[in-house]
Amino acid sequence: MDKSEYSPLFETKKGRGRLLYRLFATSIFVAICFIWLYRFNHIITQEEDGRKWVWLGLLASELWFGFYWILTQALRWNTVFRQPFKDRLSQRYEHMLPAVDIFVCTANPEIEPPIMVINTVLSVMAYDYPTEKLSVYLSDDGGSEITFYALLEASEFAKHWVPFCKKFKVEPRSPAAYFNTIIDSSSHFQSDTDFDNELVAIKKLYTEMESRIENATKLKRVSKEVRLKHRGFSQWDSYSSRRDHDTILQILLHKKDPNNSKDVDGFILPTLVYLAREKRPQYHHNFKAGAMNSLLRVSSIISNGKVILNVDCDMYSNNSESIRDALCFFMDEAKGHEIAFVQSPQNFENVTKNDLYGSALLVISELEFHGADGFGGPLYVGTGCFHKRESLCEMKFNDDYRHNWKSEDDLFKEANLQEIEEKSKGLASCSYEENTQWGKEMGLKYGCPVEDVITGLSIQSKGWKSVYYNPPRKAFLGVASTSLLEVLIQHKRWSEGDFQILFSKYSPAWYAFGKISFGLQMGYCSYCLWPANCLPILYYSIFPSLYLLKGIPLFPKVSSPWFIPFAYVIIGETICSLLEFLFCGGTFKGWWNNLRIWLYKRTTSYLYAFSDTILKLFGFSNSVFIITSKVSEEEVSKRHEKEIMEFGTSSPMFTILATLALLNLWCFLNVLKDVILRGGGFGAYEKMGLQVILCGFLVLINVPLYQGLFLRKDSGKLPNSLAMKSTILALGLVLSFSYV
Ligand SMILES: O=c1ccn([C@@H]2O[C@H](COP(=O)(O)OP(=O)(O)O[C@H]3O[C@H](CO)[C@@H](O)[C@H](O)[C@H]3O)[C@@H](O)[C@H]2O)c(=O)[nH]1
Ligand SMILES: [Mn+2]
Repeated sequence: MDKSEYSPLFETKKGRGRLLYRLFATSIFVAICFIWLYRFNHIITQEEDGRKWVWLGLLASELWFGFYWILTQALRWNTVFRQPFKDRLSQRYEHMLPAVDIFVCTANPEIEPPIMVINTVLSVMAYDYPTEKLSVYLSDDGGSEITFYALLEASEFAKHWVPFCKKFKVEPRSPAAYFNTIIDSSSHFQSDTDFDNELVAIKKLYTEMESRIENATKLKRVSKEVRLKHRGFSQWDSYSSRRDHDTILQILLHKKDPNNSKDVDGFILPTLVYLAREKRPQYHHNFKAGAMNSLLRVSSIISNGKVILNVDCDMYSNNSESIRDALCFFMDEAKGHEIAFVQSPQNFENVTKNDLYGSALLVISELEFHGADGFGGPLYVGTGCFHKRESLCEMKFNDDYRHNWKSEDDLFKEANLQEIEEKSKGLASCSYEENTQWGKEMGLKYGCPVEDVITGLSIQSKGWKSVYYNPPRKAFLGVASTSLLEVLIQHKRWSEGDFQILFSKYSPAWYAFGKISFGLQMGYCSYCLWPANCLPILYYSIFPSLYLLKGIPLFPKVSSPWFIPFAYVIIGETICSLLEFLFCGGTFKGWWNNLRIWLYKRTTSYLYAFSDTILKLFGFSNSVFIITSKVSEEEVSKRHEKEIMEFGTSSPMFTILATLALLNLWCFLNVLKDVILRGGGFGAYEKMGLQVILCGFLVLINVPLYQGLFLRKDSGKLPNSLAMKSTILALGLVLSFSYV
């Protein structure tokens, strides 16, 4: 090809409004410097008044806020947006597209229902991609017969579903999600009778399958007749428990299997494999990272796809062209060779309009990751991510190396399917990894609750780049938690994992220095330092309000020139965060909800993550992976749809939230009492304007919590005992403070 004619497979555009943003950010920075100056300058006078300690605390908090704010700027400074050209890919490479292996992970049939898991599997089997080049692997850490049974059913249903999707180009290709869209839109009554007939038929097949699977799930066992139908079930004969069993591996569909490889139209189906790796009590299984590494090895002898897509079991494919999108990046002649992975955002199906729990991670997905991309690439977030097998299996980046997409050796020259199955089982055994580099230098990293982030970072530190692709039609849709506690626990795991990375061998603060760009280092640090925010935020939610009660000002009074930088930062950042949120597609109320969750995470999840990490550093604690539930009771779902906050149980996390909320309520009511009784308006508080505003803000944002404590009657409210406990704690704090 002539160089001048070269048309790339993707292009990268700079985000709009960058200059304006940079100017604004610079002005905020200047104001922050003035705030620091104010605190430094006034230490002496405070010493005289005996307020030195609280003042130093504020100084430390503000130094931290300023520093942390600087880190977060890296994710806003240099945003980029990607555009792949799939038509060019087809023109040039349609006949030499690489094999793609898709890994789906599941771990617990109770909180990850098998019917949901197979919907994800079916959605990825139906990608718009040559089926003989597609292999789908389901890793089941639950080792569940029911999940296996569901996959077996799916392998039959796929024979109808895959051709149906391709024939009518339906979207999305998760049957459950697709049938839902059909109910939602009236447009399905087309004159196209062919389509209507097939739709009715396939829907019937699906509903029947669904009820069989749900029955088995309810009964927690598979019937004898079903067990006899497939030899795969015999592998459960030696099964003793989820933590103690042999490797169970079954190739359910394969092009080399003459009896079972084609769909109803006679076309080859994607390869489909079930894997429950061996588990033994004496071996640590390393959670999802362990599952992924077993899949990497097993798939290497079954299909050995050069590109790997990994999705969580609740993340169905919502866009049948995603593989082609990703390949545009990998196969681009000029830049493709340096790209190790293509990450899609985590989007969710069940987020309500005003996103009560901030689960949509809107600003992270729509803004911050684009910022990371501008500095060398986004983080790997464990799902919706395409990898080159070679970079995942620890190959160092080499600028001269070009991937040969063409070579495709037949893995099955000699062996037959059963031999391959037997051989693969060995690769998924517990002892296989002993004295190897797996989990260290090979595959996903072990020992961190966010195996994904640390793995992505180590890949980037080897010189690889990554790409963030956020298509208009979302690539994947998952299930977000529908209760506050679940959200807080999930964030505890994430923030704890990220915090551990900071102290790990791969610390973005020092190890990555000189290996990835400085901007990306800052970006990683801003995530890794999430937990450290707990201390200054707690400080800010307690002391200014308590001092308000005592009538002692901690901020400049409204008429002082020092008030200006405080006001500028507060107003500027509030408006900026609101605009950001709206531009990312959120609503005003969503922004307010997001702010509440922002606060709650800082005072609970991050506090727990912070203390657990410190304990772990001294060897006192071990981190676990608490799997997020993907199901909720009907009542809970109903409240979620109405955007009513779900508490429902007692938890120390809730006690902290309630105590803080009540403490602030008490302080604020005192201000009101003064204002009303003394009748002087807020005049007396002129010198404490900011403290009143801060306290008032904390009361206002906690309204749903007060309702949960005292006003609600449904089962999602906070338990009375908790209300008692936190009231006593809050009053205790206030009283003991008043008398010292
Ligand atoms: O021992 C385990 C534990 C979990 N999983 C699977 O890992 C996935 C993620 O677990 P989930 O409980 O849904 O965690 P989330 O917080 O929703 O997951 C986010 O955070 C994780 C890291 O904490 C990443 O691994 C995920 O990809 C990312 O979506 C699920 O498919 C699980 O089935 C396993 O396969 N084995
Ligand atoms: Mn999940």
